[in-house]
Amino acid sequence: MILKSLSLLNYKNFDTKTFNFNDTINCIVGNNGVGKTNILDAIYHLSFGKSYFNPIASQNIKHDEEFFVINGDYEKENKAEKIVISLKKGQKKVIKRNSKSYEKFSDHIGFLPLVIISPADRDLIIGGSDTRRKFIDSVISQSDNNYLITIIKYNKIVAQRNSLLKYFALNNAFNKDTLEIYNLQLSEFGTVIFEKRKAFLDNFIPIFKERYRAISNGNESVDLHYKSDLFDSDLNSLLQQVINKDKALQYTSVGAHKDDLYFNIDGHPIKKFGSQGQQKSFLIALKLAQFQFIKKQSGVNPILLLDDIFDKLDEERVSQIIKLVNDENFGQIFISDTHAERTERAVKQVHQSYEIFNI
Ligand SMILES: Nc1ncnc2c1ncn2[C@@H]1O[C@H](COP(=O)(O)OP(=O)(O)OP(=O)(O)O)[C@@H](O)[C@H]1O
Repeated sequence: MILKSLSLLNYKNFDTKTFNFNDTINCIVGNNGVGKTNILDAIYHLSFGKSYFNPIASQNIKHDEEFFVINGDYEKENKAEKIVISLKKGQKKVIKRNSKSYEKFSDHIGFLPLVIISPADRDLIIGGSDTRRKFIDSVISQSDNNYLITIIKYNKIVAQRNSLLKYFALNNAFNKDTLEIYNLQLSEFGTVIFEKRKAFLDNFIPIFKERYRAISNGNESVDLHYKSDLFDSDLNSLLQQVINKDKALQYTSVGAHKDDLYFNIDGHPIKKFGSQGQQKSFLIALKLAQFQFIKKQSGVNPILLLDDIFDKLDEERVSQIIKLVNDENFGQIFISDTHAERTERAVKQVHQSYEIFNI
């Protein structure tokens, strides 16, 4: 799958801009703040229908303008595919594939597989557990649309159950039967989510560890553990056990929405004991494993966006990453960097065709 060209209209700092891309490696270089990341974000937008960096859709419209349009012309399985995303202030975002609007955005997810590696990924290490759940969910959803639907349903029921618990507290009331209906639904969807996350991680963790070993040249070992209440017991029993606690807290204290991932380096939490370069290597290994997983599931080479990845890494690690990317037969790659020479030196190692875009 190749993104042949990208046109932006009023997207972030761009008024009108068109890029014709190389099928293999595209390097977007320029000074701080010129819009390199914004170009990668527009490509991300075409795959996921939203920005990776700014979740408030209207803030992606160029200041003082009324709308934005992102147009991507792709080639997928020898067919031309045109994806257009537009947003007008005060209206709903529209995603069109070959001039036809999607009714549900979720139908588009997975059509254009993509993996982004960016400094913002650091949230995966330092942020709350929701960031890590979103990471697992986004990887699984790219190849399993039913999973995404199950997550949406599950989260809706958690919100409804929480509202009910608040209502009980406010009105000094309690209705066991209504609560049990929610418990049963949560249990049904929560178990599906748990089983799918577990199966996914069983496959994912060995790939991740292998990627880290390659990047660090075996200098340190990392680990990733899945933590879930559902390892202890089935969700319905757990919900019944915590009913008094949930009534007091006024929210649902057990379930798949509490799952987390533990990240360790040489047996200690990487958040506290990993250097900046080790943390960055960890995140890149996670994302390269994600790439491999999506590629295997979808049968398509995802687009790879590498935003500012060279910073904080020594030359040896940069060279290992570039080697990994080349050995894996990655598809189309977009790299953003402030140092044109550094980027060119790195991409020259792989002896593939590349194009430099000076912004
Ligand atoms: N809605 C918007 N309208 C206009 N400009 C915007 C909007 N959103 C972001 N920008 C501008 O985009 C620029 C940042 O772009 P971006 O993050 O792509 O830079 P970059 O080239 O990747 O920089 P760096 O090298 O520092 O990472 C900033 O100048 C910011 O003000």
